[in-house]
Amino acid sequence: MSLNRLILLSPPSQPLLTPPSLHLRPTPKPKPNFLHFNSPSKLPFITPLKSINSTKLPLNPQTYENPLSKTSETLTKLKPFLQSNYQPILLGWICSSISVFSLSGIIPRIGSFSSNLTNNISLSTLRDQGLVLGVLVFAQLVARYWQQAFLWEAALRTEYGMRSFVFEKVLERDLSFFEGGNAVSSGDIAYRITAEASDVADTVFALLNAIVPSTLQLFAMATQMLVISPSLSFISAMVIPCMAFVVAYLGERLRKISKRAHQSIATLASYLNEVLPAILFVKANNAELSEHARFQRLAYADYSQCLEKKKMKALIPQIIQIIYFGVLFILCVGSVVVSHGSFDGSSMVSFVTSLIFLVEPIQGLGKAYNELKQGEPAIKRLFDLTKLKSKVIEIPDAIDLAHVKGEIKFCDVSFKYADDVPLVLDGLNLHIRAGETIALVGPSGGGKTTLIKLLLRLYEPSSGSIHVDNHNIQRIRLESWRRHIGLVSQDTMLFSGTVAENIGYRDLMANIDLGRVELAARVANADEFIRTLPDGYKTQIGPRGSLLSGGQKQRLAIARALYQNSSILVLDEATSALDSRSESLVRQAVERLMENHTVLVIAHRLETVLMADRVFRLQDGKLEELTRSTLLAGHQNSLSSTELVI
Ligand SMILES: Nc1ncnc2c1ncn2[C@@H]1O[C@H](COP(=O)(O)OP(=O)(O)OP(=O)(O)O)[C@@H](O)[C@H]1O
Repeated sequence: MSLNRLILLSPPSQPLLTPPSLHLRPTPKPKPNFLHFNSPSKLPFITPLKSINSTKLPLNPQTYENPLSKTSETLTKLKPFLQSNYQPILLGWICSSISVFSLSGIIPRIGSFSSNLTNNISLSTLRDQGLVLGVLVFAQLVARYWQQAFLWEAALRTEYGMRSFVFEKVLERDLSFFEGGNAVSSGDIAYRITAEASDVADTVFALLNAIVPSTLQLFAMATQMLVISPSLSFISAMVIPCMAFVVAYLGERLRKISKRAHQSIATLASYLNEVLPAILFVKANNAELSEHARFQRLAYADYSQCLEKKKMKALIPQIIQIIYFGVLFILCVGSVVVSHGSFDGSSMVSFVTSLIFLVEPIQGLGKAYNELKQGEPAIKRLFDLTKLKSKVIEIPDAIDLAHVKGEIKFCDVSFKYADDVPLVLDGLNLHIRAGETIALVGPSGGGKTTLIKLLLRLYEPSSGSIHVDNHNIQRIRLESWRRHIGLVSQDTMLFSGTVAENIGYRDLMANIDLGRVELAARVANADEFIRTLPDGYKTQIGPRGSLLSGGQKQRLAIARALYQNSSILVLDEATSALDSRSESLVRQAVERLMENHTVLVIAHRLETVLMADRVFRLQDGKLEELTRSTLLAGHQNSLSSTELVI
């Protein structure tokens, strides 16, 4: 495995195996039109959704999930984020109180105003009453607007806070979280932090809007109704438990459907995240058709889940409406019977208006419950990313190393990736003197990259220890230790941004020293080509440095390592061949990089190996030092024929 996988690529959360029919296809067949299908059966590679599970995090559908405990778990997770946004929440609730207060003033006035219109009341009185009513309506509208604006602010700030918190935790996670059989794919993580976090904002808004505004309005309207007619109010109240029961039942079903919908869209996102960066390979292998089929399979699964979810979301309000209008009808009939003409037209207008405004908060509460149920899986999946303790931990009294000379000792280091797999490194001992260059060679899968991962403390040894300048690296603060190591990985990791930003990557948060950037680029033989770019050091190099050639990328990566000025350098030599001019430019750059540094190079070329002071073969978890005569036996230009590397 090359070092680039440490940083960017992680295996998909589920192997996106090509359906058997694709493997078996011997020759290209006429392209079927996948776009036109009427039913799932017409789609070629539809698998039941059960088989699609985007996450490897523990998700056991068989386990009984208590809806109430789920809800309280969700609320507990939200609590700190809501607490930190108490200001807009309070302001929103104050505005909602003003809105409800205005509404309570409007309702009796509507009743009396409407009856006054029919009675012979003087115009000036009518005008005064109309004016007061108008002011109250205006106040209610303005307060309502600010209520929504403040509560949305709180909801979106919560979403922002959660995203930022979750991403921080994701960055802190062990490397094992991103690679290996149980890894969570980068697409899945991206989906959770983007789309699912947005769902959380909707949930939070619905909750905040329900807790105070809807409850206040409900009580205010109920009080109005009680004052006008207790008996009619009693009949109206019977609708509430009925609705609550239905909403609770349907809400729970919605939560389950939402959970599956989130998983299916996350799988789709993972797939796209994996296949699009490999578009060159897809095209070179004429795999557009098979990739399209894979996409369709996943997209169809997502379509089915989303449709189910949307149908459920559409159904819930309709059922509430049916119940509500059914009860309203009973109420109207009942009012005729119960009132016996005991209240006048104006009271009737006020009562019905109160009733209409009572529906809104009831629906709001129902909606909030549904949003909560729908948001629960999103919140859970988001927080799942923050769970589990890191295995690479910093001890409380870890030290900061201002400088290191670069003497490294591996003492009896053994390592395996999991309990049930064989050792990758087996009691390995290696002493690298400060300023020395060590080349590591050996067969693919021999453990070279693993050794580097241990040196960077991306994993902890299963046994044994690693020392730098006689300090056990486990006693050094992680940030401090990694600052002293420069890494040039096999597939150079470049990011969207300018050339200068990529070279000065370590200072992105501070000020990038342009003088040092140019110096590093000159030493790395990169200055010449950078100056030919449209904007020189300010040229945007595109996603993953797609603007640059392979050799240019390598020199940029070397310049970055030089800029970092670390005492220890780790160089995973690129296996891809460059043309002879690029090759010699890169080689010169590597040679300069090796000066005055302790260097550990995973070498794939004989010339690089010959630059090293000592050479070790890593095979079957053991290290063996190679003499020059072994290396030069046969005078091959490449190490592959000496079986030192593959
Ligand atoms: N994250 C991981 N989880 C489980 N096993 C892993 C993981 N990474 C590597 N391995 C296994 O560990 C062994 C050593 O892998 P490593 O990447 O260190 O080899 P390497 O010598 O660097 O190979 P190459 O020269 O091909 O890059 C291999 O058998 C590999 O399958």
